[in-house]
Amino acid sequence: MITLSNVNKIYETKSGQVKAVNNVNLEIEKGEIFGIIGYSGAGKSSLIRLLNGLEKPTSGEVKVADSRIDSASGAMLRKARLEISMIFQHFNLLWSRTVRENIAFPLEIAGVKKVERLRRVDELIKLVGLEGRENAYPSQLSGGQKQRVGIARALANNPKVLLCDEATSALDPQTTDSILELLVDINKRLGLTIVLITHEMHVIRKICHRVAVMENGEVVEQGNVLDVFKNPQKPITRTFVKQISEPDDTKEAVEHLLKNYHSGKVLQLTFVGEGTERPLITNIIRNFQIEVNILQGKISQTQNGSYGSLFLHVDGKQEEIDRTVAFIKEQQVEVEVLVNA
Ligand SMILES: Nc1ncnc2c1ncn2[C@@H]1O[C@H](COP(=O)(O)OP(=O)(O)OP(=O)(O)O)[C@@H](O)[C@H]1O
Repeated sequence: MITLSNVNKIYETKSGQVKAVNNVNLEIEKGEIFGIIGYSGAGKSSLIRLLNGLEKPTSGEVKVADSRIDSASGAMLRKARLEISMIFQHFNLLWSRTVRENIAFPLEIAGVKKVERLRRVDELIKLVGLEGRENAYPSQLSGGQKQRVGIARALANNPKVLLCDEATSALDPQTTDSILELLVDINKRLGLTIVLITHEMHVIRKICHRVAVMENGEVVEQGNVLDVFKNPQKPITRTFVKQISEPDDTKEAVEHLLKNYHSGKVLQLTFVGEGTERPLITNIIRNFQIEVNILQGKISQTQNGSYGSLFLHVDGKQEEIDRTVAFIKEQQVEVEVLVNA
């Protein structure tokens, strides 16, 4: 659905050239939810502007839904852009129009007749769960409801691709989750291809099938979300993965343990996919002569399966601990000996 080949974007500024996008190659499949994660300044917004034709690449090819966005202009570009819609961090609604009128706006521009417009708006209001709020103005809506209007408006003309620019960054965690669930629902129901940019790994974890990690304009790593979580290659990716795999207080808990336990080892177990469902701890306690303390644990769901980590303190004879570690590895669970207590 989307192909970027050797894409570069260089901005000429007073203080010299800024290479915002550096030789990016991406292939995004139809019906996929694809996440692009990076810190501020990594080049995500520049990349998304190349996808909807708001910017032209300095070099390289950008193809979306069979149209060459990089070389199209005028009527060709306008036609190509009908297939691409976008939602924004700050919603970009028309404040003097009601919910219904905001959603109808792109249909008016596309010249859709009034009867058809009304029918389509009703359908979209149901799709995004805004029944009862049709006549409210944006200022009367919560952040989540505003984003639902943004989503309905973006879907009005049946695009093939939805671009999400930090679409949940202005929302609280609970509202974020409800909007992310709506995006998954829409992706499944309509087979819509979704590309989202974010700096939050939680967003990637919750809804994306694949992810690309951007740093200094480059895609430094990309792959299936679960594979990237399981085996992050680059330091920046490991930092992002830690955002969701390690609870904030893990470091303190490990330090506390070190102070209080004078023998044994601290193990970090990483479960991916099926491993999360097996009764591993029960088997360890039954089969080995060691003491086990569960220190911290967190299991999260991704679109490709579950992912989680568990911190254990184990104590007993060295030989028995070694056998336990070997047993854990045999169960396809990754184990790292963090600290020799
Ligand atoms: N129109 C522009 N003119 C000059 N430099 C720009 C322009 N837009 C972006 N840049 C520069 O390009 C680099 C990448 O910026 P970009 O906004 O794409 O990153 P980002 O990952 O989206 O970060 P943020 O989330 O802060 O927007 C930065 O160094 C930025 O200063």
